[in-house]
Amino acid sequence: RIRHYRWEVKYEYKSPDCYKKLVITINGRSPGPTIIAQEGDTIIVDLENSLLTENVAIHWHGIRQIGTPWFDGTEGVTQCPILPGDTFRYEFVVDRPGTYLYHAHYGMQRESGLYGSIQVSPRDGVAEPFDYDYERSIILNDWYHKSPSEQATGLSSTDFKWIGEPQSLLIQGKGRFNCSKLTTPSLDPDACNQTKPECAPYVLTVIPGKTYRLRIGSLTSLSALTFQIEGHNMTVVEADGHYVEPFVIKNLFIYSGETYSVLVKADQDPSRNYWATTSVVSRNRTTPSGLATFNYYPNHPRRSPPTVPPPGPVWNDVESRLAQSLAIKSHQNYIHKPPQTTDRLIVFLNTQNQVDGRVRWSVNNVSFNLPHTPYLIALKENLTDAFDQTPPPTGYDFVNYDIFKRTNKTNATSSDGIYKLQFNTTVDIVLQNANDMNINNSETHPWHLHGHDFWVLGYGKGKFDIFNDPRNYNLENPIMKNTVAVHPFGWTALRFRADNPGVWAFHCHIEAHFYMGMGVVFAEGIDMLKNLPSSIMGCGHTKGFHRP
Ligand SMILES: O=C1O[C@H]([C@@H](O)CO)C(O)=C1O
Repeated sequence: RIRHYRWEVKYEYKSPDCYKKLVITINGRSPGPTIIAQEGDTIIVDLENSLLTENVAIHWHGIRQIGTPWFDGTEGVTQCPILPGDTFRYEFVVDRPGTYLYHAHYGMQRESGLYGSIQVSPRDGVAEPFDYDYERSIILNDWYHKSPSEQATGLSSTDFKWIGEPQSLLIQGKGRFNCSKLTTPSLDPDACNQTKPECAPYVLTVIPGKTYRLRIGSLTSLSALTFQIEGHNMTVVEADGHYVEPFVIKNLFIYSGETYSVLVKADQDPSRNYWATTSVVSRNRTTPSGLATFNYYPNHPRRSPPTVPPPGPVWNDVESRLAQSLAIKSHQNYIHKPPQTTDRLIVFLNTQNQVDGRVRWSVNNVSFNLPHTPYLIALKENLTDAFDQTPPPTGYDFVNYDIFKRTNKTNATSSDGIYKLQFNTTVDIVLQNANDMNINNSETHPWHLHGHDFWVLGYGKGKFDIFNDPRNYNLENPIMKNTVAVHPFGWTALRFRADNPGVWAFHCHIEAHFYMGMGVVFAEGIDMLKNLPSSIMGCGHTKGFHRP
């Protein structure tokens, strides 16, 4: 079946957290419309860019784009940006059931509110390994009052200006900023208005006794989050489109780019409402928790719960986050066994550095620059001067590098070189975290791979030991995902098959960190691709390739 959408993307004034600012909407909405489809459907999105002065591109997060690598929506990697006034057709197949996302993938534009969810149900007659009565999608997000261009300018200038902590957290596009905290009051009485219905808390209405599947995704710019529903347990059943061996939690840790389905039974005292909250973890909390109402029908949805909202675990409790990561295994009836050996191991040291007087993030001491000619076109058309042909390093100085020491600021370089993977081989990636430029500090980075799912083989603390740690890999029932966290001062090991012809970004999903160079690009099977659509061309070295 074909699901055809027509989307107009434009700026509008909105107040998702009561503070009025420019937000990028799809057909007037942010979050944009939920794409609801069935396994095997073809999605067509005709996108009209009405941003007037800004380019755009949309990435279909978690959709592997098998056979359509040119519609992955990653500006600079798989396509030229869509110019103001232009329309662009994305057309791809959703080949697996599950919970996915879509969002802008151009500069730091995702932060402007251009995002939404994709829900794919199984084929007719195919059951899922759990039961529920109803389902809801919830996207969690953090929210800044400054525009992405203002933030990006601060990040890329020699007079570095960090974006800081977000002003609020949004649950399904709704948050609450305390207007009395505004540092520059406005004459416009509507500039920050907490009585606006637009920023009333999101209400999740449930019928007592029923079970709900919550499809929860995070598209935060920066924050790692915990999500909890006061007095209710949650059972994790799906992660990034893969069924999980169910386990029960009180709070869900979720990193930017991840999706989970949890089951919640409305089995508490039905005479009142409850709080659903989300709070920042992994960075010292200065942002107030995001609040939603878990509303037991027939109580009034605006009736405040009689309790204090639960704050969730303390921000610096790394152990419980690591424990939850380790608890996520493949459902026993849906195990895709990984290859038991690998053809190639690449270790990625994650560091913060200074490059040419700018604060950047680096992978093996190389900070990534996005080129203006998309790699996919450059590789297919052999435009060898479009990017640096030297591949970046596949490891770092394992013997001498101390991951617990502050980064040696100056020893990094920047490059737009890429990793070429031999088609149909098995690739292992170990993400190695380290101390950044601050004393005793290592951040959480959620890494997202385009075009593939990977097996999560293991997590560890400290420095990855190439000889011993692989002996403890989970090769029996690892979960497959497209986004995974590397915890502070730890490592995460992944395995994937390089079996999807195309060019694929692999990057930290923190918007500012990717912008500051925290990413790499893989290319595989380019010679197997037939002609590229000319709609993706027209920029950089591909000027004149575009035939409208
Ligand atoms: O990239 C980052 O920069 C700041 C800080 O390290 C420099 O001020 C921070 O917290 C980041 O995550």
